[in-house]
Amino acid sequence: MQFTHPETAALYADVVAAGPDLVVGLDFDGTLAPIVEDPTQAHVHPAVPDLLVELADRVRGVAVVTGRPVRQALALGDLDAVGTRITERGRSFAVLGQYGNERWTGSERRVVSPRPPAGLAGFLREVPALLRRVDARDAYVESKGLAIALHTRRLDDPEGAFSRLLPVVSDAATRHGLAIEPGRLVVEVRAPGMHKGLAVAGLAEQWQAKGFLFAGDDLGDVEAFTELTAMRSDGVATMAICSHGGDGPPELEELADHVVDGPDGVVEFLRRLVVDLDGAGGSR
Ligand SMILES: O=P(O)(O)OC[C@H]1O[C@H](O[C@H]2O[C@H](CO)[C@@H](O)[C@H](O)[C@H]2O)[C@H](O)[C@@H](O)[C@@H]1O
Repeated sequence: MQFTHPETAALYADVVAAGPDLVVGLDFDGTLAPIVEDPTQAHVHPAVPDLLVELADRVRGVAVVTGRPVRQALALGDLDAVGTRITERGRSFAVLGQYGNERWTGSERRVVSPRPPAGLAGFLREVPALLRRVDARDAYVESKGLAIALHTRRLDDPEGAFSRLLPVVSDAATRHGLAIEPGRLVVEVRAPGMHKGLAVAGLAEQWQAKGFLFAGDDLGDVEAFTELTAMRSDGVATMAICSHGGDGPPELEELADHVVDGPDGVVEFLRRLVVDLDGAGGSR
């Protein structure tokens, strides 16, 4: 692996050395799956299913940590089958959906989820009027059970529509006691109190991680990166990988230890990690 800075090479060496006690967390859209216009058509890079199985053989646990509902991620990533393969090999695999609000593991195979937040139904009723007010009637409304995501990617002026929509949605979310999660040409409205940083901390505790590598591409991954920084100061070997591409936020790149080129770059990185974990004696 070529790293621009010697410090990055040292972080990577520490993560590889954590080997069997390493946890790998991976975001879905923009990281394992290329960004596409229609969210229902986002599928993982073809190498991902086998690669997750190979990785899980060598580390403490692999988790997909996504803003997607778990069931969607399972379907779009063929992750149910991946979970079966990993669990049959006696290894650990989890999918944490809706920013950690939903949980599924390869061994338990059921989605554990809270109830939708109280204000969500009221917010949804306001959505058509909100969209009309900012001239974004045709925005795609993704109903996620625990959240509503409003997408502007398929509009004529996606960035302009997103900029107009964000403050209006933020105001409405506050009135309904909800939080917003802005992302790549999407703003999501959901319950406050959970984020990917808490999801990562929970996985680290559950799997007793001595190392944690996380890859993400969007604002919703910032808290996961921040949690890795906190874990590092507690002596855990960590590495934050930014899957760079198109309209990804510069904030995440600035927080990252290493930047790769979208899902292709993530796959290349993980392939190399598998090889280096074997070199360090991590294969079972
Ligand atoms: O945490 P993630 O796995 O990155 O999920 C975040 C959101 O991703 C999805 O939207 C993004 O991907 C779409 C498909 O490529 C793209 O059309 C959209 O512009 C992106 O924002 C998903 O639809 C959301 O529900 C997720 O919250």
